[in-house]
Amino acid sequence: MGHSFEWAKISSPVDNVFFHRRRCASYPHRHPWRLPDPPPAAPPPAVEEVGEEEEDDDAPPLRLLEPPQEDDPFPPEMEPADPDFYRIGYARMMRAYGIEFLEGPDGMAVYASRDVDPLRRARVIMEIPLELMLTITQKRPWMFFPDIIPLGHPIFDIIESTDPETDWDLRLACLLLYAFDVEDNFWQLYGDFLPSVDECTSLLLAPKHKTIPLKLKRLAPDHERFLWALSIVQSRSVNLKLRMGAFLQDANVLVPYADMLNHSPDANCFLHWRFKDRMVEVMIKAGRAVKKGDEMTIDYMSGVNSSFMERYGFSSPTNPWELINFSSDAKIHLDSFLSVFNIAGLHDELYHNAALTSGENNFVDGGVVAAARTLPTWSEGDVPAIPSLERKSAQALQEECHTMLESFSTTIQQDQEILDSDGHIRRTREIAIKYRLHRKLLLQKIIDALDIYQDKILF
Ligand SMILES: C[S@@+](CC[C@H](N)C(=O)[O-])C[C@H]1O[C@@H](n2cnc3c(N)ncnc32)[C@H](O)[C@@H]1O
Repeated sequence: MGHSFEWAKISSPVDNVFFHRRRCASYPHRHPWRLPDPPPAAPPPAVEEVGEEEEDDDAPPLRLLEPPQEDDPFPPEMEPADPDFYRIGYARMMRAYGIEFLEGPDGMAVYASRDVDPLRRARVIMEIPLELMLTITQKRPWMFFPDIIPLGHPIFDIIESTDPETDWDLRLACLLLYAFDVEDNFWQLYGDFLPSVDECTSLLLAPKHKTIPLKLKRLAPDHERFLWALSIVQSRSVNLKLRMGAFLQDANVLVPYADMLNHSPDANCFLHWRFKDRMVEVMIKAGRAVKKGDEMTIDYMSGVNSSFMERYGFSSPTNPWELINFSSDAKIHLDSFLSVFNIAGLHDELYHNAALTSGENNFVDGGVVAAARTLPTWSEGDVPAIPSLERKSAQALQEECHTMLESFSTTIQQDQEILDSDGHIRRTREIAIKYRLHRKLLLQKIIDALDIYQDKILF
């Protein structure tokens, strides 16, 4: 765990409630140890429905858990993780059952604090009410939950001036920075669970020249603070579908506590929107046994490609979708490229056909298969490739790869040296550097594969 943190049990002057917090050295918050007062009565949320179709398949009937009752605060078979921990003075609390939040090898993570027998139906381990989240819709009309920004605030101009297609994160980052600025906002308290600047894996991958919008200067006085907010959003937000009246809206959401769940391809949990009382619930999958000390995980990747991995800042050997997004119009002939490297299969299931390889061929490996998947290609029936045109396209794609390689702040060799150096390297930093290195190695592999392709197609 990073040196800048320590766990502390602190007495709240408000109602003598105890809670654990992590002191964050980089951004001490202004509300030292005071708990926020309850917010004024919240306007009725306009959300009607949220949910990812995929999760809904898995989802239990909505009646699985009734809203909290005064005399029956927890489902009978579960024990609260640490109920006082969540008494933050808001009208509704976050509640958790049978879990604890601890720093693990991949940063903050959620662990089971007791055994759970497999059940026929999914079971709730966390409930987070809408009013504790930060939410912004991805398209107009912009909607925020909770609606903390006063009408006419300059942040609206920033949000208005962003591109709805590409700046989703910037808008949520504005909201996060604003929440830190509002006196006694819940996020100031929760800020202690967020990685600090020197722990942010995706900060290492942040674009070099992303500038702070002028109107944000007060909320993010320095560039580092601005990039920190962006990278928190990148690595911790989720996309949910909201139905507002008749409109179905995609929204970016920061869900406190659930955002500490790490990824696993074999996740034991999933997120589910409980429509009737506007709670995000984290559930253990039906039929899954959990042992005390097991890590609780969700699958970040189901149905998505590498951009997902890009935003979360780590690479996974089980990710079959490592992709590079090319912007040029150049394309190479799919069949010719595949045949040069003895790659077979349908586009989504490409594999290297080692049986066809004659002689020594150490070059072809998973990286070349990934290159075949990610390169823009064309194929028109039996129309063959024209070598001179193919060569031109291959060169254009190589140039784009070179540009992408140059945009990193370090070289492949430098990353390798950081990883090989004897000095102590923080685990989260190591993950981010490995990810950055893997991206560069893939780009280099594509450049080299295109060299070989040009050689072979010409003769
Ligand atoms: C939603 S957050 C989870 C909480 C995170 N551990 C933290 O401390 O902020 C996602 C981030 O956790 C880390 N992470 C999650 N799953 C991981 C995994 N399977 N391997 C490595 N890092 C992981 C990555 O840094 C990622 O950007």
